[in-house]
Amino acid sequence: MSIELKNVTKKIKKTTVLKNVSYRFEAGHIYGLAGRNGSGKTMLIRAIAGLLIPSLGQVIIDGEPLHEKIDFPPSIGVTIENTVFPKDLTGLENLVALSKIKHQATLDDIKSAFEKVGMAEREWNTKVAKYSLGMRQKLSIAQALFEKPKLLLLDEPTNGLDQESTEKLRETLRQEANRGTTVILASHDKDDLKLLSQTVIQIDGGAIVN
Ligand SMILES: Nc1ncnc2c1ncn2[C@@H]1O[C@H](COP(=O)(O)OP(=O)(O)OP(=O)(O)O)[C@@H](O)[C@H]1O
Repeated sequence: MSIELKNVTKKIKKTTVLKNVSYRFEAGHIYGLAGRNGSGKTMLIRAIAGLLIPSLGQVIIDGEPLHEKIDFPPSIGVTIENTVFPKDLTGLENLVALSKIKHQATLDDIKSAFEKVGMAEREWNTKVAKYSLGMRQKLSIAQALFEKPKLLLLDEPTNGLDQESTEKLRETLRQEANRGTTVILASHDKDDLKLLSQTVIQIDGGAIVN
């Protein structure tokens, strides 16, 4: 999926959180968004996800302008901030419930997503109430992956993951990109940017500065 931002500006009250951002993201490529706290990485992800309407400019997904022809990218997996999962359900039950909304994913797709993030069967069969930070993070990424999206937007994906899980996730994201998915991740982790991202986009003050 290709994404083009044309002069995207977003003002919230008096703050300009995105400042004249123009960029073209190509299919099958991994992009890392870097920048200090509050620089605008999450806002950029939200704009691409269709969750934020620009004050000026356009986000164009495979040639279709967001908020004009389409409201959201048609095939998207996203993790933003703390996704809330009902705690009395297991990880598996949560994704099964979500899969009933679009009817696109099978039980095998869901299990495969858990495997891709390194979650064991006994973990996906545990209630979310008992999840550690890392397990919640893996569930959130499995949720982004299970419908095999053509666009993956991930905010701090390796946050809270141990070294082995981090490496497993990076390998998964490389494979997703190899099958044509556009991967855009915001990260403070040097290795996410250096080892995983094929292009690093530096954000400062709501603008792309490289
Ligand atoms: N609801 C809001 N109303 C007004 N300004 C906001 C709102 N949410 C965030 N901001 C501001 O938008 C700017 C960009 O925030 P954003 O969350 O995109 O930063 P970030 O680069 O993702 O930071 P971090 O590395 O801490 O996650 C910040 O100045 C922040 O204070």
